[in-house]
Formats: sequence, C-alpha cells, structure tokens
Amino acid sequence: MINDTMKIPQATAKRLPLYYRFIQNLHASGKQRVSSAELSEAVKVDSATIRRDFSYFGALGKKGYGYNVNYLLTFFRKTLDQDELTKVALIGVGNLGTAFLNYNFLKNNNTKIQCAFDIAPEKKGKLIGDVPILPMDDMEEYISNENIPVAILTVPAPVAQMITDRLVKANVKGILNFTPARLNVPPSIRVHHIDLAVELQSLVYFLKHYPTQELEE
Ligand SMILES: NC(=O)c1ccc[n+]([C@@H]2O[C@H](COP(=O)([O-])OP(=O)(O)OC[C@H]3O[C@@H](n4cnc5c(N)ncnc54)[C@H](O)[C@@H]3O)[C@@H](O)[C@H]2O)c1
Repeated sequence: MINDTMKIPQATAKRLPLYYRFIQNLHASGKQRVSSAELSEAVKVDSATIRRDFSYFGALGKKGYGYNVNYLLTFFRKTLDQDELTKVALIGVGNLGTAFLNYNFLKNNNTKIQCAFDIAPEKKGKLIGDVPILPMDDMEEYISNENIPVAILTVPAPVAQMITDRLVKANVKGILNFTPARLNVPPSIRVHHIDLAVELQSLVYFLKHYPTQELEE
C-alpha cells in the first residue's frame, strides 16, 4: 500500500504499480539503467509525465544516462510496501470472483487473496486457486480476527451495500468494488470502483474523439 504521508499526487501514485512491474523486469534482466524514452515506450506513458512522476520519487534522471534501476526498485519496494504482504478477502465467488481467485495476484505484487466468502451453501468449504470459500456467517469475525484490510466485492449489485456495511464493521479499510452499485461508506474507508462498462465506453469515446498522442495521459 502507498504510504499516506508521502506527498505524491494521486495520478502519479496510480502509475506506481505500472512502473514498479517494469522496473522489476529490467532488474531481473540485469539492466542497470533506463531512459525515460525506454520507460515511456514500455509503459505507454509519455516521457514528460514520466520525468515529472519520477521527480516526486527523488529520482532525477541524468542526460545521456537515464535512471538508476536499483535506486528505482528500492524506492518502489519501500513505497508500495512490497516487503509487507497485504491480505485481501473476496466476497462473491461467482463468474468474476472465481476468475480472480484463479488469477495469482502474488505474481506482480504483494497482495494475496487469503479467503473468499459466498452465500451459496454448495460453495462452502471448496478451494479455488488454493483460496478457501467460507460461509457468510463467519465473515466479520474472520476478517477482523485476521486483520484483513482490503476486500474485493464481486456480489450482485442489490446486496453490495448490505455487505459493505458488514465489511465496515469488520474493520476493512479499502474496498475494490466491481459491482455497479455506488457504495456509501464512512470517510475513513476508501472505495475504488471498477465499472468495466464505463471503462469500455470511455475507451470507445477516446478512440473516436482524440488522436492517439493525447490518449496517453
Ligand atoms: N461477470 C462479469 O464479467 C462482470 C463484469 C463487470 C461487473 N460485474 C459485476 O460483478 C458482480 C458479480 O458478477 P458475476 O458475473 O460474478 O455474478 P455471479 O452471479 O456469477 O456471482 C455472484 C456471486 O455472489 C454470491 N452472492 C449472492 N448474494 C450474496 C450475498 N448476499 N452474500 C454473499 N455472496 C452472495 C452468489 O452466490 C454468486 O456466487 C455483479 O455485481 C456484476 O454486475 C461482473
């Protein structure tokens, strides 16, 4: 998770995992330095934005040298708390939830879906991608005893708010909401809403109205 005390603009913070993944790959291939042009090509963010982003990280590229890969890797590890495993709970093991359980989030960063919950009795006790599916009755107790700070919500929209209220009681700090429901939460809880239909619509709109150059920001 990104350290709250750091003064990195939100738009920059959102690009951190993208940079981190690429820098990890560079490091693994033994590369010592990288130019903003190479980074730009790889992560599809224009190089002026990259230079501005990296100046927030205290990484000032040198002309003709670029950025030091080791420095960047250390910075991203620290900033994204890569040394610390963030536990995640998933609620709703249907089509979407099952796909997430089968996808190994640990491949790219240190978040791990530790447990899943579903109301369907036939799913109880099953393992999907090594993640156990537990009954909804146990949700609050399990999440709060295990100190799980993040939940992914993949339930039908009509029950999303009711489950969110329960997650808040269980001391969850962040919710990744895949349902179309708009969630009400206390100000201390962060909700990120991922609406695939809206994202798709927005992509189609941008393709129609903006030349590719302006798509990158
Ligand atoms: N499938 C997609 O491609 C997709 C894409 C974007 C958004 N979504 C949204 O994601 C959510 C899940 O979609 P899906 O296709 O996986 O649906 P689904 O019907 O396949 O799965 C929903 C799961 O939630 C469980 N559930 C129902 N009520 C519950 C409750 N009260 N407590 C706990 N679990 C409960 C069901 O047993 C089921 O396993 C929906 O809100 C949907 O709109 C789905």
